[in-house]
Amino acid sequence: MVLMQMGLIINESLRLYAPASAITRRVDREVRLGKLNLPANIDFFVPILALHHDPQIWGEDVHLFKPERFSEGVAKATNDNTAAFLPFGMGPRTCVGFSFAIIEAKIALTMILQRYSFTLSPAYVHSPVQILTTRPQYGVQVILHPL
Ligand code: HEM
Repeated sequence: MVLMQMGLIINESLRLYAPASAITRRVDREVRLGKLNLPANIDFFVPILALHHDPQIWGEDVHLFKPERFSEGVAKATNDNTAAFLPFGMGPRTCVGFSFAIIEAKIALTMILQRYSFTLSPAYVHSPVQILTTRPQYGVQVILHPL
């Protein structure tokens, strides 16, 4: 149960602050994609961060941190646009580290929470920046409270 809730929190963090802000695909031959006709030899840009912040997909509360939006799965959270949630990409070239990254995050969080509770330090300044990946410009200072 706790691990499942952790999954919701990790999903919501990856939605708001997707480490990879975009992916590209090379179009080899002319292809129809939904309503679009894509000509050959173009690079197709998939703006992950923009999709993750689109109120038409997520609702008016799109900018709020609400892990519970994932409680009934990605389809429900995205209003049946599952391809709008792409922290690890999609398709044959999806991230090979997907499961590893999620399990590692859950293990690390579990090891911390077994020993400490934590609060955000007043020194923290919220400033996500894009330096190859999305990251906190000034780090994330937390105050640990031993249990
Ligand atoms: C939170 C952590 C991570 C995020 C958000 C992430 C995200 C991504 C994304 C968006 C892609 C592009 C997928 C696509 O083009 O459809 C990708 C590809 C890839 N990732 Fe990750 N990744 C993460 C962790 C990892 C880890 C831990 C590893 C290795 C242990 C890894 C290895 C790879 C590799 C090798 C590819 C290229 C796959 C291919 O082109 O066939 N990633 N990742």
